[in-house]
Amino acid sequence: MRLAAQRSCSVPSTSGRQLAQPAAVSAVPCHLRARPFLAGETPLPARRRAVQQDRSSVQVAAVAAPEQKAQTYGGGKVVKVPPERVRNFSIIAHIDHGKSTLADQLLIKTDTVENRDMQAQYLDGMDLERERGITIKLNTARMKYKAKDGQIYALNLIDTPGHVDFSYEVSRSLAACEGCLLVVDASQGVEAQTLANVYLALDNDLEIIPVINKIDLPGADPERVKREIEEVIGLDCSNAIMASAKQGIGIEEILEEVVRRIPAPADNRGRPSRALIFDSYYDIYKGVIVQFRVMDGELRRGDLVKFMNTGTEYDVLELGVLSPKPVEVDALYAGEVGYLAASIKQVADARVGDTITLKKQPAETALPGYTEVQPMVFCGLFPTDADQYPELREALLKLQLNDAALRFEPEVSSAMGFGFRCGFLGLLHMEIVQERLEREYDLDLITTAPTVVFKAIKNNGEEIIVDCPSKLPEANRLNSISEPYVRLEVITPKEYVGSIMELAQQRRGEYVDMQYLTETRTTLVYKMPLAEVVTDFFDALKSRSRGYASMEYSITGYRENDLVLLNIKINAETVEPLANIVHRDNAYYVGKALVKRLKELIPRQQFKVPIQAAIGNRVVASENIPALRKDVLAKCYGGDISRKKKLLKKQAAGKKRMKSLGKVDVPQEAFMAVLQINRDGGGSTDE
Ligand SMILES: Nc1nc2c(ncn2[C@@H]2O[C@H](COP(=O)(O)OP(=O)(O)OP(=O)(O)O)[C@@H](O)[C@H]2O)c(=O)[nH]1
Repeated sequence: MRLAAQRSCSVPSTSGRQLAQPAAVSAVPCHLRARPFLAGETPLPARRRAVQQDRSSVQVAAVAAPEQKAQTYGGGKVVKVPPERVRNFSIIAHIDHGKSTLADQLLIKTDTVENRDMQAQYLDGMDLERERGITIKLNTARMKYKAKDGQIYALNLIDTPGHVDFSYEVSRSLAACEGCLLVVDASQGVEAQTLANVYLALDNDLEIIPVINKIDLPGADPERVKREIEEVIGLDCSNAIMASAKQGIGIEEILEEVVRRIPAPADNRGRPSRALIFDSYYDIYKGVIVQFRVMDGELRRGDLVKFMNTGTEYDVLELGVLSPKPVEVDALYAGEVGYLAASIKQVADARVGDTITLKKQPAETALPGYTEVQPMVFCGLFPTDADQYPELREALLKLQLNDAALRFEPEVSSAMGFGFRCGFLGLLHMEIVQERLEREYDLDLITTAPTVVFKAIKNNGEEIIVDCPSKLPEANRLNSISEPYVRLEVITPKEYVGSIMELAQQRRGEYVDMQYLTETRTTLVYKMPLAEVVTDFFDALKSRSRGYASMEYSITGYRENDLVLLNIKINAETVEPLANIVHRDNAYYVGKALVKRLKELIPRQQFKVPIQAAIGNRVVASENIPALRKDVLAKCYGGDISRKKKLLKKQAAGKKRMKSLGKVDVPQEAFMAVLQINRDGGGSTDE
């Protein structure tokens, strides 16, 4: 099968293709789930107190440790301090509440980055992060801070992403910290992601310092937001910090509170060395760069280290801290955060969540790693130029090193050629990976429509994981199909409740609960199929609430539903990459909207092209793309009707032959049409 114009594919496609089977995917790991916050609220404040009490004892022990003389590295930028003067913290917030801007201010205030070198969102190193104004990857920075008590402290800041797709990055960075700043926008208040992140912080027993940001905005109401945090989260806000990251207000206060309230790491220097890998990235000169937090003992340059889960051994060639640029050091002690390079070529040798120990004096047990994240949305990625297949494989391998949630398996399609079936956490994650592949690796790709992972039971009882509609067994061999369900929580101003409830019902949502969060805002809880949430639900929610509603979801399990395979035929041939699994009640609407959209997207050909949506052999919707025709009568002067008829008949015969031989170029947008139909109309739409 030939690939047609750039970023498009040709049909007809032939049957009998074999698609590779990606790993089975079930539910999302528990660390990604926001625990229900509507259940009796008292446990939260109670838990906080318990955590704080635990903390005080750790702090006393750490302060009692012997004082060391401060040494400096890297032109005085990196200061070496004893564990009691180390603070590891993170910033958590709902998306856009100002984490990255605040991180910038902390870097400036501590002179970690010179003002002249500063560019907005300094820690968001990727171009993509800056352009989109979002944090995708977690980033770290070690800062030197002279506190009001006259002591010099080493503050390790781990910046985290805010979008729901990237919450696994948040949970990883929190595991490396003792405390966090909870940033809440003074004009918006507590949002869905604020809550989800607070629960992650509580799960990790972190000290939480509330920061009310953006107090400079005319619509800011810090007192209301303080009350909201106290009522909803149960966090004492009497000494919450009032800040404006944009105008640099409250920054020193934040640094002082970090020093005062966040506990120092426990002094485990005497134990056998163990360090937890929380991130890694690939450097073309140095190989895999591993970022870790030393939990016990110490790591030194030149040490022979062992990765406990993979069993591989390496000499540490470079050891350092990110400040935020790499600065080499000779040793890192328990409680410190840093990186190492050891000419690690194998991506698989330095897995996130693995424990590093010393070969000569190994620890007995590995540290508990991270729960493996499970991708929830799958799509096919194919190079437009078949020769780029090996490069695509290489690029995916490298991206996977930085991105624990990315999965891929080879996929072969007769319409699209060789490519990969890839798994993502959500649509934003999918878009980011695709864009990174195209930008950073100069690849030209075709992406097929995203789908969630269904489970099918065959008549003989065999269960099949369906992450691609073409894997669904034929209807007569199929007993049942189940789809993943989520518990969806939406926080919205009261006035949009009606419209959002209507939207949720259109998306097959089942009402669970509604509660007044505050006087003006409401929490709605629904059970909903994941397939309805991951498409464009978020966009629809934003447009219905004028951007004021926020959402958060967690997978609850699988549920059997009356689902059918909706095939799309173009020019009488089934185009497998366009197939969809939909609810039977929606099949007619989805089919109708999809063929209508495809008619707009597929360019006209020399012959008439029928587009049909079908369930099995039953066509549920159809459209025709009219043929481009030459005016064959142009040269036929005079009124001889039989001559005209003859010419038109000849043209029609030619078109017919062309149709049987011809190929239709399907542009890239057509594969994404299924995402757009939900916006435009149909059974599961928000129209
Ligand atoms: N007026 C005002 N705007 C702010 C303040 N802090 C941040 N902003 C703006 O809010 C927007 C979002 O800020 P970011 O720092 O990118 O937010 P974020 O929480 O890091 O976002 P993600 O990384 O995507 O989660 C930007 O346009 C900032 O300029 C503030 O104190 N006052």
